[in-house]
Amino acid sequence: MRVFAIPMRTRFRGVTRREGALVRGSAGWGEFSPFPEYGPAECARWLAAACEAADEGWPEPLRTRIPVNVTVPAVGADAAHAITRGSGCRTAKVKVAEPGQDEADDIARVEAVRDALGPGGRVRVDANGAWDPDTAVRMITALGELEYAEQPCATLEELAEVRRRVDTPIAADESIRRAEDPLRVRAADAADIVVLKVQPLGGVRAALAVAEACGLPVVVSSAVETSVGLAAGLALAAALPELPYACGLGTLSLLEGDVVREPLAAVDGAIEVRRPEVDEDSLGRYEVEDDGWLRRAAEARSVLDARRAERGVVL
Ligand SMILES: O=C(O)CCC(=O)c1ccccc1C(=O)O
Ligand SMILES: [Mg+2]
Repeated sequence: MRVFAIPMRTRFRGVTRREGALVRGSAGWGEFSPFPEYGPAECARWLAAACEAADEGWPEPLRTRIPVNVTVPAVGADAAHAITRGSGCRTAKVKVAEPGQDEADDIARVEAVRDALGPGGRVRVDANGAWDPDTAVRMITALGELEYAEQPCATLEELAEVRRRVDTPIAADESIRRAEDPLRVRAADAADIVVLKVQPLGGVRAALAVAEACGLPVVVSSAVETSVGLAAGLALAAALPELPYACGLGTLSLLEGDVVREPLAAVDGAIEVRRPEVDEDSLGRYEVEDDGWLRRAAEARSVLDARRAERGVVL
């Protein structure tokens, strides 16, 4: 197991350094990079995703390129404009409702991004559950034409209410964290679209099963991973029967560096579906002493083994 810590170009989710572990198996490299606040029960699925990558590999791809959005963090309008312009993407996902900022900041950022994209560009926003329903309705209306609004509020009931009150499509992200969640999202009429991430869902196959159970259009997103983790997201996006929206896998630009020689970066708004090898020189720049990752993985492994013994299924 190789432990890495890569500085972020901009603070994201309150994180300034992305840390995690890489494991190598007979099928290739896997990434285990749960966020610091997650305990063993949550980490079990992240570990399952890393083991699938390292030991099994992924289903056959149905496509060779995956269109992606540029991810615009909660930065000022000028920086948001520059990030969007420089990305080459035709779709932008703008972070909104950041603690400590106000509604005028969101409106200015979204306007700057729309201006940078020009005609035919698509803007989606992500509030990470921070709005109450009235604020969500007011802001979604104030922000102008949006492709969709991702997790405007925290609960399914609130999402369903907002969805009834605006014409803008609603996407569920945090509301889908476990295999049972998508059915609840559907039953509650809470979303038009679901956002799926490979590590929190326990691997590419687990995420494909969730997509099938859920029956809604899927946007595959990253958890801000190295190219090792992104390759799994690309494998999921490439294996889905339908892929009507750009994916949130263009996040490598949020990191200062990577662990492969040819990173999975977006070119002309899309990423090639492939699986790069870890490069020792690149990894060497970001490798750090293990400060608890082996133990985190061992604890996650115990939870995973117990679940498999109890339920006889993967997760
Ligand atoms: O979807 C994207 O554009 C990038 C991924 C992203 O935003 C994200 C990355 C890590 C944790 C949470 C989120 C999120 O969508 O809320
Ligand atoms: Mg989100």
